[in-house]
Amino acid sequence: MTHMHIAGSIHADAAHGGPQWLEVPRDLNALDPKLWPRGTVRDDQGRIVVAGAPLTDVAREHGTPVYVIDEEDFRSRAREFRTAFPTWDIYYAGKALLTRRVARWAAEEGLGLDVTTMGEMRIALAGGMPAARLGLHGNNKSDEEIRFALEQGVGRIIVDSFDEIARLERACVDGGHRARVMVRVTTGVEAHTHEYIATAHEDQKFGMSITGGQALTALVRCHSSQYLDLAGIHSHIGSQIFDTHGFEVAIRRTMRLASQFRTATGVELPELDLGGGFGIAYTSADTPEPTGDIAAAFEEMIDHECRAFGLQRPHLSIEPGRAICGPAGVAVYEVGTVKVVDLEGGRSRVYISVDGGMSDNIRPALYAAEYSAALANRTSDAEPVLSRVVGKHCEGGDILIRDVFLPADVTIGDLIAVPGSGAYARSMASNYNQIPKPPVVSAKDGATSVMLRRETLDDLMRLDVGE
Ligand SMILES: Cc1ncc(COP(=O)(O)O)c(C=O)c1O
Ligand SMILES: N[C@@H](CCCC[NH3+])C(=O)O
Repeated sequence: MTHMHIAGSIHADAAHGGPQWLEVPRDLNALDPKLWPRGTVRDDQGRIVVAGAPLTDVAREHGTPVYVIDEEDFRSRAREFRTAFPTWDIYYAGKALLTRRVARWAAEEGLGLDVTTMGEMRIALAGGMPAARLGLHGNNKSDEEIRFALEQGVGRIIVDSFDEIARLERACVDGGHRARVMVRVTTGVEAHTHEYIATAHEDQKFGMSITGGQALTALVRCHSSQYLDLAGIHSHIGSQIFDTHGFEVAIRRTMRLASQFRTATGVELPELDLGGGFGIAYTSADTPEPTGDIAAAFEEMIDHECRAFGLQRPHLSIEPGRAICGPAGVAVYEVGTVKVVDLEGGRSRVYISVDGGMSDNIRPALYAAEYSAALANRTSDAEPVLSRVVGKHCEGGDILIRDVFLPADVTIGDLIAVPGSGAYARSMASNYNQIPKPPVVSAKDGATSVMLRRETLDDLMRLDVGE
């Protein structure tokens, strides 16, 4: 979408995502290709069509709100990682979006899966992902989760604390298992992203500190254990990152740690995992780097640090989640009410209430995450007006899109489509205000198929077992 900067552009509230100029799009009917699943178009009736499926038909068949995942888009992004990082292992981060079908797609595209809980392990395995291609994360894995992972033969367990190392060893003794482990470290990198999704600085719950020495101690501890096979170091610096500089620092610090480990033990670590975090475009202002460029930069950094520390190149892996499923997903809502609120200076804002909200996408409320939106059931030549897309929850902060220009004639019954909704929306959904969670359907060649059905009020009523 091309933008022009016009007088009267709204200066978004600095408290919500930092100062920025919101630009009025020249053409509200145009679909910026970097935001939508590949091949998304408007048909001759003006309807948005994802993977050959008009969103009006999706809404009619499955109701709203609904999450639509373009299967081929997901697969193509998975393949892109495979191609860009041919010698690396790619673990799709299931926390972003996981269903059995999604696990199958990942498996078929040659990916592994990063899982964090019993639930994620069970879904991944049920979807056909081989246990050997699972990596189990978590800063507080339960004994049950550890035991299950060992029994299933999960490929690697990423240990996050000394308590967990001891607990894992006990589980190995009890069950007669060995475990392949990586040590999750904090590199002290200040990743340029929202503080809640940055995970490499020292003062937070994940990992063991390189600076504080715990990371090296944990590596040596795992290396000397008779029950654990130490694969290497794991670093995840955060999520929705555009700038590779943070990764560069993380690579340098993890390689230095690997060299310290060699000095301490005489052994080189065979593997290094750099986690996920690759950012996607949520609005036209976002500019993610092509996967191939990221891969080239990573390769160069790894080569450089291997030379600097005289280390052999380790076997490498990454864990992209959002970058694979995020752009493949579109959320579709129906408009229920439209309200105009007068602002200072003679301006006004249109509040468009849709039939979902913070229960199906908490990201705007949690991280001040920004999204874009388009009218999905028709085109419009009405003038662009500053709009706020809000949900139906009993909460003033139930805002899906804080500032977006939409046509002035948006009205009850229209469909609003929100691109970039494949990751961390449905997977972080809640039942706030007793709202059943929306379904997730996959779309391919014009056909849609439910992979996660809509929750019903009966589902919620059945949970309530008291008087
Ligand atoms: C350990 C780990 N790996 C991978 C990911 C996936 O991150 P993203 O979806 O940003 O690629 C996460 C989430 O941030 C994570 O915690
Ligand atoms: N859930 C976050 C990303 C971090 C989760 C993974 N550790 C988001 O929506 O952006």
